[in-house]
Amino acid sequence: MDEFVIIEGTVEDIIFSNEANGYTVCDVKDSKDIITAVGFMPFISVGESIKITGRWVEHPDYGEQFKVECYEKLLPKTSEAIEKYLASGVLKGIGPATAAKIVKKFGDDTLNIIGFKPQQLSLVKGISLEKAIKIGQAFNEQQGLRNVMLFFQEYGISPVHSMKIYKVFGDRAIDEIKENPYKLSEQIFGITFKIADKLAMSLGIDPISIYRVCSGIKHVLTLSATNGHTYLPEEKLMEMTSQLLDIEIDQIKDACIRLLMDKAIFMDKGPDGNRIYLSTFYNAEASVCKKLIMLSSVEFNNDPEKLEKRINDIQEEEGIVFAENQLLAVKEALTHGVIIITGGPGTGKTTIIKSIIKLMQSEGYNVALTAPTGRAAKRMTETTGFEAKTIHRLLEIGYNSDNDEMVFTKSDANPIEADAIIVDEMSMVDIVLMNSLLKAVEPGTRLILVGDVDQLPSVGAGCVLKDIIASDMIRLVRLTDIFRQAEESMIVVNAHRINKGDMPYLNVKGKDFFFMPRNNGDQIVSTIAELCYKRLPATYDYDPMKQIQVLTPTKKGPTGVLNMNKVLQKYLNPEDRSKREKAYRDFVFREGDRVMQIRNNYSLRWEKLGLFSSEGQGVFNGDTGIIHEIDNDEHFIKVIFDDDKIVEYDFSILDELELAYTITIHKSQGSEFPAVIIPLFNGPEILLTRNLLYTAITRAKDMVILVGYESVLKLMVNNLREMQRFSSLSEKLISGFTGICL
Ligand SMILES: Nc1ncnc2c1ncn2[C@@H]1O[C@H](COP(=O)(O)OP(=O)(O)OP(=O)(O)O)[C@@H](O)[C@H]1O
Repeated sequence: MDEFVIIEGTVEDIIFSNEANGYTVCDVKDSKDIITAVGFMPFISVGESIKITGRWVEHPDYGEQFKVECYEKLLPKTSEAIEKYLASGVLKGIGPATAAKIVKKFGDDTLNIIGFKPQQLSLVKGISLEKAIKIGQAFNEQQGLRNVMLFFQEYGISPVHSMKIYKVFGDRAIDEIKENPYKLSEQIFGITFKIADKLAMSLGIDPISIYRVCSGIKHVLTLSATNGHTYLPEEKLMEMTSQLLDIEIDQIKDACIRLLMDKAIFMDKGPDGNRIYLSTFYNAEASVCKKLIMLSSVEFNNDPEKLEKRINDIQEEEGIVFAENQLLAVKEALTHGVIIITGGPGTGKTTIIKSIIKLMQSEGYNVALTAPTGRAAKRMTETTGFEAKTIHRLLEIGYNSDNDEMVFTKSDANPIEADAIIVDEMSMVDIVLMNSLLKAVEPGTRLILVGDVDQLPSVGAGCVLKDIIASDMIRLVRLTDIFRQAEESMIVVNAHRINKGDMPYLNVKGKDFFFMPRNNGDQIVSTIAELCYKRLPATYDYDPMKQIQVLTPTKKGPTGVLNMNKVLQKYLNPEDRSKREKAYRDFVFREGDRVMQIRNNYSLRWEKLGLFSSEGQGVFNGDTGIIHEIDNDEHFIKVIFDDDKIVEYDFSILDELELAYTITIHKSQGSEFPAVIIPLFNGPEILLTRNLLYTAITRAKDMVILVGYESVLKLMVNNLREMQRFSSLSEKLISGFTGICL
């Protein structure tokens, strides 16, 4: 049963197909029998003719099967096969009825006509000339895609990625990639440098080729940026690149010079020696620094008596008396061009924001409120009672399809029209976003930056808030008095304790902060599952789909995102005949699942229905929603996001979606949830840090439940280890940087 056999036949039925990796189970009819073929056969359709090479195997449940080692698509030859092929919907615009009419007219010559003389299709009743040309284009694109897939399949590139490659490079894909395979990792989301490098090596690219070394350097810098660095010390960069490419440091220098000349990277000198930046980050730091200096040099005069009176009015309206620093924050916000207000939970940041808005509005000022993520903006709107937009929306984001990049309508040439801009959750703003924002702020507009500097730094590069504070060059007010008291919330008390390095108070009767000790991973997982699907909904009436969020430090391990999501999906949205599914990688998307977008996609279209229907582009990293519909015929998943945006995901971009019953603490920044559950399990010490725990706990509005090892809780409280970020904004501000921007 183990010799190789070649079979030619027609695909009769597709029993299973995983679009992500091309694994397919189908029935194939050869000259005599119908056989079941199993293996890597991406994008085959019913009616297609295929040539498969493989061997017969015996499956314990399904009996004899043909295990495909390699496959080739053949175009169908006979009229009958062609009609079946076209009727399967393989070409957009042709269904069974049109397929029958076309084949009736052109017979065995049909595919020739579609490929080379598509205009003749308009001779068939119901097909206009325009439609005929479109059918021809679709057919030829498919041929191109097929070639690309066959070529890349040999190098282990998945069909989904081949489709993306074809979308970006079109028919030139194979030639361009043969010349410079590193374009793959630089231009295709999901293809890593390692994959591109492996392909390059198989294609015989020289290990010290300029393409390879340049791409290696950029890859090291890009990877460092995802760890928060805006630059790397030259020596470190050389070392890391040499290790990555397995070549000598001397062999890297030429490529470095080439990149400097091309302005892809930039070098400057710091106290730690030469520093190398990707140009984007150098420019961003340089411009942010210059603009902050410019904006903060503006001072505003206020009538002190009038101001005092208005502040008193506001205190009366709110029924509070401002603490000394709160008062200072309100006054300074009116007088300085730029001010930072920082403080932990319950210190009155929101109260101050509200007061500043009222004060400004009473002066007839126009105030814009903004925050870095959709969820943070939504929360700002809810807590202040005034509309807040995401920074992206405030800057009027658009999309440039030519280079697949976002563009902001608001910039230096078209600044934001506001007397004051208040930015909340500043700790989440990275250097690139800060630069985009500042470009659109003109001198004369007050900039009020509010945040908790002890939260995790931004996901993107830089530590903007910390750096600005460290520079001591911008007016800063620290709110230190805690107003939400212990009787009210143990969450706030414990957050401040943890921030100081003290163990939190656990299980105080009648309070909102609980610890459930568990002794192994399985117990932790099953306790959390039970809390989510049974105990919390039954006792506190929480909706597990919306009000309970599990936050974990890790991706892997029993309490990591991947495993927790699989387990929680089983409990919260189990298999059900009425719910359609889509298998993807090693899990399943199911109608009703809670999901999250995991990268910024500026081109993805959305619509909102209802009285104020609208539409637009852009879905962002961290946006969460529910799968409303899965259509396995039309190949899409429809998600309704928490802000009511409806988005259709083609199966080719499913790598942008993840289940979100559990999310990492990093992804939770800026969000708030009624109940937060945090597993405490062993993991890399670099992740089990104090500010990660602090960030997770401060995400909870009403309840925190820690489940697991007390030893891990102790470790986190005491682990002050924060990854050092290489960023030079603070130094630039101190030195009053006036250098060039590229
Ligand atoms: N000066 C004050 N006197 C009395 N109560 C105050 C004062 N300042 C704030 N509060 C109250 O303290 C509570 C916490 O304030 P607020 O929500 O503004 O803090 P916050 O820093 O935004 O907190 P968080 O970051 O947790 O949202 C609120 O109930 C608020 O009304």
